[in-house]
Amino acid sequence: MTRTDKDHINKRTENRHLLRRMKTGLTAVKDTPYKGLLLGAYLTGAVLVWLFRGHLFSLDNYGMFSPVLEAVINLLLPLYSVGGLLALLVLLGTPWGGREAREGLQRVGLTNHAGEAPVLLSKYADGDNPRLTVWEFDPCGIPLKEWEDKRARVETALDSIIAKMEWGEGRKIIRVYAVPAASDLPALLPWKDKYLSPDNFVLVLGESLLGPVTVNLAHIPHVLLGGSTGSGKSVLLKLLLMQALRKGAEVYIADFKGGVDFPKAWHGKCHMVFREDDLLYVLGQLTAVLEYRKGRLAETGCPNIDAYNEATGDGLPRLVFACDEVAELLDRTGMDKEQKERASQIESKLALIARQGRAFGIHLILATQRPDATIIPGQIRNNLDFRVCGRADSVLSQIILDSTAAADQIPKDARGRFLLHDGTVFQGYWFDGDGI
Ligand SMILES: Nc1ncnc2c1ncn2[C@@H]1O[C@H](COP(=O)(O)OP(=O)(O)OP(=O)(O)O)[C@@H](O)[C@H]1O
Repeated sequence: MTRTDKDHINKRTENRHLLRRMKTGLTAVKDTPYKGLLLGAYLTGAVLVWLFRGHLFSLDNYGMFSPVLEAVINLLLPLYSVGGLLALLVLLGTPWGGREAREGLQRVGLTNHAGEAPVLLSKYADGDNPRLTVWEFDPCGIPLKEWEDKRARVETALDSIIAKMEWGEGRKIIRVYAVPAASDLPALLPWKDKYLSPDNFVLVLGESLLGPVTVNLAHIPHVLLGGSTGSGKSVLLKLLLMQALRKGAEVYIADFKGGVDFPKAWHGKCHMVFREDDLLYVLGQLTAVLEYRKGRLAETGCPNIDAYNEATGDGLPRLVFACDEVAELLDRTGMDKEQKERASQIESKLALIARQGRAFGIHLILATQRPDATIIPGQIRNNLDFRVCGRADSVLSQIILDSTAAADQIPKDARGRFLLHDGTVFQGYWFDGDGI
């Protein structure tokens, strides 16, 4: 597309938005007080010209033509005032930085099929979180999914870090919540006990620009954590398990590194599994508990473990099974026949828990750093709905989040920085793993 084409398209779109800007003009003034002054000065000037028109245009000097001239001026001046006022309203409706934002978005390729970039309608500080600036765009037909896919590019165009993007006004506008690029999440957020959520069964992961990031296992029962080595998965896993323990859950940890990742304090409080034979036994027990609970819930007519506990007072605990490298359990490469048989039994038990665990309070938190799509089978992966990915290459990001977003958005040197399946970037709380 040539520059003239683009100019032409931009002009057309600007005209289309003229009316809209006029409508939004007065609301856009809220973030640009200098425009209010401009409006006041214009109106005062127009009134003064009207009042002193006789002196300004020296009508008496034109003899017999004076009445005609006066009639013409009386007609033209109001027209001029109204026209000028309309022009001013249009100007007021163009938020500060609107042109730069649009050109930036065009440069990074966020355009519709006709080559039009979104139009900034207004920009203001968020009422709930003043750190955030809200940019309201007419998306020009570009769906939110495309904004999400091009999030890193939109950030470049707006010179900001985006916290959230959403539809507004019945999908007529897109709101982008962002902070200036210079401000970012802190690199270290030490865990404090006061962050523990009082709600059942809510676990806290860290902080995003929008506030704390949490997962409620009662609603989203299983978690998949991804990230390349050193991204902070183990720290996040321990953070979640520590909270699960404090909330009364029984925790089962498969750790084939001989317990190095989990200090001694954990061994007394969790069921540690160091060998694959033991793992099959433990998973067998968990699936047996699942079947038992299924029967109890059916007998009592309760839809889930919380309702059952409330109705019976039994106080069945939630059970959490965690593994720091799930690929170690499922990768058949180099296995003999017997080992393959064991791996497929492990896989089918994990799949059963993934499919049915939610109602019965049995949860999986599985982590991986292996960028190999075939290792976590679909029937397990598709049921791990809460997906978190740290620093990763595009293949691993695709496996965890179904997009390359983590590779695009998490800096290469970031530790404890994660991206959630819904696009939220957060800094995980730093938890040293000792204080459980
Ligand atoms: N939330 C965090 N905040 C700050 N730094 C962190 C955080 N989490 C981890 N780190 C840093 O990153 C290092 C690696 O963390 P961690 O062992 O959890 O990574 P990993 O992804 O599990 O790596 P591996 O797969 O090799 O075990 C930690 O020693 C710590 O220095």
